[in-house]
Amino acid sequence: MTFCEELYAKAKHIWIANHKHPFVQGIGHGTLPKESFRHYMIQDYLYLIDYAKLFALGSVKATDVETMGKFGEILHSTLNVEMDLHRQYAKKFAISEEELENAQPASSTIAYTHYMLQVAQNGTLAELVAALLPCMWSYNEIGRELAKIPGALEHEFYGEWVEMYSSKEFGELSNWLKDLMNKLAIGKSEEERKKLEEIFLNTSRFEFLFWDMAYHGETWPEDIR
Ligand SMILES: Cc1ncc(CO)c(N)n1
Repeated sequence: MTFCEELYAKAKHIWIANHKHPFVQGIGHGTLPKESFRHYMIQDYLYLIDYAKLFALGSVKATDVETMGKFGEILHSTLNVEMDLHRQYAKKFAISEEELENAQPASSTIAYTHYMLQVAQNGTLAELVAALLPCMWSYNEIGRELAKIPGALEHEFYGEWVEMYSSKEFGELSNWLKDLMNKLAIGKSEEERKKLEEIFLNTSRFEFLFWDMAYHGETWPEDIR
């Protein structure tokens, strides 16, 4: 069993819950209320700004030029391809640049991004990759699952989202990260592997909280905003 297969087996119950989440199912079946998606887009844009920094930190922590370059490539595509999807959606959902810039991250957005940044800044490269992996891998898996639903790829609002995350390019980046995780786990002690597993489980859980935050339109309570 590869290390990624071990991680997957440990996190399976969380990943199943993520797939079944009404937000995810709502994207695939085109039934998600637009208001929830609008909220998600704003929060995800804020999320991606911090998330992209993990790739920059990956370049810093890499020990060979090839890995440095690949992290640089993913940093570029996150900022210029993935976030372009969000900027396009912002136009479609009448989210102004001003609204995007002034948006406050919800508590679960902060908890998620700051957890990842903490691991990335203070941990090893393997720990950084363990934190990132559920994001890329689970989005690709969700994208590919949803793409099988008739009409999902053609949906007037959610089709482009499904297309992005089920794309060959996104799948290749996710596979590269899985291979890197497998390589980095070789020769690690039992204790270190346990730590990687804990990080992987935590960011898998944060994925769930993020779907939930988006679905319920969670923000800070009004009187303490
Ligand atoms: C919350 C979240 N996780 C993962 C991805 C994939 O990049 C994303 N855009 N947002």
